[in-house]
Formats: sequence, structure tokens, C-alpha cells
Amino acid sequence: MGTRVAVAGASGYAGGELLRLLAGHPDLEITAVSAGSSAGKPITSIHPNLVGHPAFDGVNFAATDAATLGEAELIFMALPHGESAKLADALPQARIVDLSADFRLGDAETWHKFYGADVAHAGRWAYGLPELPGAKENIRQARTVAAPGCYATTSILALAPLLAAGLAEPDDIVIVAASGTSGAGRSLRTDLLASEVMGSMSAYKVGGTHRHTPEIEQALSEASGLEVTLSFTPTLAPMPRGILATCTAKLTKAATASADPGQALRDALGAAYSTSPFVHLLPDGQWPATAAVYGSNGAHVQAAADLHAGRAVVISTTDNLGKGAAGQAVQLANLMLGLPETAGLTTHGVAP
Ligand SMILES: NC(=O)C1=CN([C@@H]2O[C@H](COP(=O)(O)OP(=O)(O)OC[C@H]3O[C@@H](n4cnc5c(N)ncnc54)[C@H](OP(=O)(O)O)[C@@H]3O)[C@@H](O)[C@H]2O)C=CC1
Ligand SMILES: CC(=O)N[C@@H](CCC(=O)OP(=O)(O)O)C(=O)O
Repeated sequence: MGTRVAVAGASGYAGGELLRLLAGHPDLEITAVSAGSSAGKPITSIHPNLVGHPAFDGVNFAATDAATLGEAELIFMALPHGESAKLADALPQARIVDLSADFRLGDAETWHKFYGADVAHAGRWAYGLPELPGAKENIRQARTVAAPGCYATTSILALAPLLAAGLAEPDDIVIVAASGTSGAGRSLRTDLLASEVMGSMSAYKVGGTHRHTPEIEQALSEASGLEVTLSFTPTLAPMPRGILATCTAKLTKAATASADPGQALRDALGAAYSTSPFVHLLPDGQWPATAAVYGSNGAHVQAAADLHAGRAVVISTTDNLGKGAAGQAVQLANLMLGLPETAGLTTHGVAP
């Protein structure tokens, strides 16, 4: 018998990926699987990839309420923004890993600017990016943890080591990131129809309006002790999964003065992730590609110095449903429960 866990929002993309990972986890036992409008439907009718497991075969999604979920020792919430905060109020004792944005931002004014003036600010939980300095200890001790957004995870992993090492200017950072369509959730939207998305890349939330902008700024500022401001632009790519973030930042004087600025950037990334089981600096000259982390909890990073423009260029990639969502949530649960950090997870993507 493993530790009893529940998944709320299990009929969605992130929740479905959580079920897939939990089905193969050696130390966790799935005891409740809940949905919203899909409650009462067979789990495998929405996730046919999960056929062949006793927790799913012939089992229907339960309704999402505290009574159903409260039996679990740890609850994963893969619910839309706003719904997590409501449910968490009804589960004051439970260990929770929340995949929504409800508990990520500390500043109420910033919250209202990006999530709406009339959307209550629920407050802040431990921020669940274990690779940030000091984060693992906070996560291990926390009852409730907020898993970061997918773009946020991918971008923060690329930039935090450069800022901490004094190689990048904190007020001159530009991020342009492409995401696969599952990042938008399993919703019926006309802009996500196959015929709208296939064969086309498009930008959205342009002009600093995407809600991950303040999340990335908050995490990078706290990790570096500097006041970070940046420009973030998301784009949608015609693929089901994956994020590729292109992050550039003005090189500091210290960086340009070093004998080999490109190597200095690589050294900072290499040192930051030398013991990480999931975040990998690629060999020199090799550049991240979404396919290499597909289906995994891995993140790949690589950097170069563009001395002509005086900028650091860091590329990073994750699977938005892996290290960007469900994989990271399992990694967080492992830490909170005192299990090996890597239990039930792989860093190796499905290829080709
Ligand atoms: N997709 C991604 O790459 C990432 C997602 N996240 C976050 O994870 C969370 C889930 O995202 P995702 O899986 O993409 O979203 P989906 O839209 O695919 O799934 C949402 C889930 O929430 C359920 N749900 C919706 N409304 C309610 C409600 N009122 N009460 C109870 N359950 C409800 C849905 O049930 P039903 O369909 O049965 O109504 C479904 O199970 C979101 O907060 C998202 O921001 C974070 C990182 C990455
Ligand atoms: C492609 C796409 O639409 N992606 C989502 C990001 C999903 C995610 O990680 O973010 P949250 O948990 O903060 O919602 C978006 O841009 O809203």
C-alpha cells in the first residue's frame, strides 16, 4: 500500500497526465479521481491510454468535492483558476499540490491586474520549482505547494542561474516562447480547432499581458535578489505538447569582460543544474528541441553569447504537461512526502 493520493480535475489534460504518471508510481496509490462536467463518465472513455489499470478500468470520474477527495493523504488539483482556491478552503488539513495559478502570486495588486479586478486573491503558497536555490527545503516542509505555470517553469530555469551569477541585466530581458496546444487545456475553443492550428504558428497575449509575466518576474527577482522586469510573448505552435522558450538578456559588463562570455553563461547553467536529475545543460553546440523532452519530466537548456548585440541567448525546453505541469507536480509530491525526488518520473523523452 502506497501513500493515498487523489486527483481533482482528472478529466483534463494535466489531470490525465497525472493519472498516467501515478499509475506507474511505485509509492503512491490512487484513491480518488474526480472531474467537473465529466463526473459519472468512465475514466477510460476520456483517457483511453489508461486502459489496463485497476484504478481506472470500469471506474467513473467522481464529483469534485471535499468528501470525495478528503480521504487522500495528498491531493493534486488540476482545476481551472479560481476552482482550486474554493476547494482548498474546504480541505484545511490536506496536503495539496495545486497546478493552477491561484496560489502563485504574492502581490494582490498584480494578481488583480492579470487575473481580473473581481477575482479574489487567494494568497500565496510555497512556490514549487524545486531547482530554484533553497526551494527544495521549503517544499519538503510545506503542506500546500503551488506548482508553477508551464511557460514560467521553462523560462525561469533558463534565466535564474545567469541572473544569480551576475551575467545578465535584470531590466533588459526578452522571452518569446512557443507552446503546444495542450497548454490551453482540453476545452472547446474555435481558435484551437485543428484546421485553425495545423500548419500555422500564431502569437497571443502580446504586449506584456500574459499572466506568466509577473510570475516569472516574481520568481527571478526572489532568486537573484534583483528587481527583474521583462517582456514575455507567448506563441502557439502546431504540436500537441512542448514548450521552447527563447530568452535573451543584455550581458552585464562582468559577462562581456570575461575571457569567453559564452562559456561563462554555460558554466553558470552547468553549475546550477550539476546535481539536478531533471534539468540538463546540453553539450556545447547542441540546442534544445521539444521532441527530446516529450512525455518526460526533463528540461533542456543551452546558451550562447551574442557579442554583436551584447546579449545572452538561452534556449530552454520542457514538455508543458511534464515538467510544465503533471511531472513537476509528482516531483513536488515526492519531496513533500519524503520519497525519492525521481520516483515515478523519467527525464528521458519519447523519441523520435
Ligand atoms: N495544460 C497545461 O499545459 C498546464 C496546465 N496548468 C494548469 O492546470 C490546471 C488544469 O489545466 P488543464 O488540464 O490544461 O485544463 P483542462 O481544461 O484540460 O482540464 C480542467 C479540469 O478541471 C475540471 N473542471 C473545470 N471546471 C470545474 C469546476 N467548476 N469544478 C470542478 N472541476 C472542474 C474539468 O472537468 P470537466 O472537463 O469534466 O468539466 C477538467 O477535469 C489549470 O489551472 C491550468 O492552468 C498548469 C501548467 C500547464
Ligand atoms: C498554449 C496555452 O494557451 N497555454 C496556456 C498556459 C498554460 C499554463 O501553464 O498556465 P497556467 O497554469 O498559468 O494556466 C496559456 O497561455 O494560457
